[in-house]
Parts: sequence; structure tokens; C-alpha cells
Amino acid sequence: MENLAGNFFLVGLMGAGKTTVGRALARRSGKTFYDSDHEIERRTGVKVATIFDIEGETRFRDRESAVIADLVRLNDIVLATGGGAVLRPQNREALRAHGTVIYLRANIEDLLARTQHDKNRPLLQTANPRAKLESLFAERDPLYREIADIVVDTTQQNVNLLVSRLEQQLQKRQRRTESLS
Ligand SMILES: Nc1ncnc2c1ncn2[C@@H]1O[C@H](COP(=O)(O)OP(=O)(O)OP(=O)(O)O)[C@@H](O)[C@H]1O
Ligand SMILES: O=C(O)C1=C[C@@H](O)[C@@H](O)[C@H](O)C1
Ligand SMILES: [Mg+2]
Repeated sequence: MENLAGNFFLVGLMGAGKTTVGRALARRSGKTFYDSDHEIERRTGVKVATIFDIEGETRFRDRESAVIADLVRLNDIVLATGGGAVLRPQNREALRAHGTVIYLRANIEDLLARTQHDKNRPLLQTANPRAKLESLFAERDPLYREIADIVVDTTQQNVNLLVSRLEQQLQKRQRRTESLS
């Protein structure tokens, strides 16, 4: 595969596949993989859900912003962001300024199916996760789109196929940019 330059930042809702696709994309493009949720857990020594429980969402968002500000300054990384990383304007600016932003878009059915067995997402520990995902989608879809260079519809796409297609798209973009410079 021809070398892909720069950083790739994955955004999207819980269950969109940011961690899974990000890890595979990093492996195939020879970049270093980071996940902002995992980095927060590494720094604090506890799970995201525990931070929500003890400190609340606002303090979690502070931690998330600090991690994103640090990670976007690295080179040649693939970063899977947390689902709510786009909520703060400073995070959106940081992501847009330092790499190619990829929005993994999925429908509510897929998001529900992909998150239903995992108890690690505090925002979905509610009586009606479907309604919660619907309201998060309505609130965030415009924010993901606002900063996305590429939007990928993940419906009915297995991860390997999705990553191959994404690589092709990134290569095409790179060739276009090179031919303009
Ligand atoms: N395109 C896909 N098709 C089928 N299953 C998928 C796809 N992408 C991801 N999955 C599965 O969905 C689940 C959630 O994926 P993942 O943890 O990567 O989502 P995420 O976007 O990182 O979520 P979060 O924001 O909560 O961290 C995983 O079990 C993964 O294997
Ligand atoms: O969508 C969200 O707001 C979240 C998604 C996860 O990645 C975690 O960052 C956390 O559970 C919050
Ligand atoms: Mg993830």
C-alpha cells in the first residue's frame, strides 16, 4: 500500500466502530493507534464508567479535552475519539486542525445491536437505550458532519471491507492533494 500521510481521527456515536476500525486502519497504514477513552483510563487508572460515577460527566469532558489536546499534537497516529468528543468547540477545532477527520456513521439499529452487550457505556445504562441513542444522534450528527473530511456509512459493511474502502478513499484524497501542490 502506498504511504498515507498525516493523522486520522475517527468520530461517531457509541458503537459506530471507531475503536475497531481505528485499530485496523492503524495496523494497515503503519501508524500508531490511540483511543481517547483508553488514554483517559490509562492516566486515571479507572474505567470511564467509574469517572462518570464519581466525578460526573463534566469532569470527564475536562479529562477528555486534555487528552485530545495532547494526542492531536503527535504525528502519524490514528485516534479513535470518544463518542462525545465533538461536543466541545475546542475539541472540534483541535481535531480539524491536526488531521483528517473520518465520521463513521451508523443507523440506530446497528448502534443498538453493537452496544447492547457492553455495560461500559454509562450514557446507555438507561431504561431506553434506543431513545437515548436517537437523541444523541439528533444532537451530534450535525457536529460530526461539521468537522468531517470523510463520512463513511458503516451499515452492512464488515470491518475488513470497510477499512479497505476507507484506505482507498484516503489514498485518492492524498493523490488529489499532491497533484494540487
Ligand atoms: N462495521 C461493523 N460491522 C459490524 N460490527 C461492527 C462494525 N464496527 C464495529 N462493530 C462492532 O461493534 C462493537 C462496537 O464497536 P467499537 O467499540 O469499535 O465502537 P466505538 O465507536 O469505539 O464505541 P465507543 O464510542 O463507545 O467507544 C464491537 O463489538 C465491534 O466489533
Ligand atoms: O458518547 C459519549 O458521550 C461517550 C462515548 C464513549 O466513547 C465514552 O467516551 C463515554 O462513555 C461517553
Ligand atoms: Mg471506542
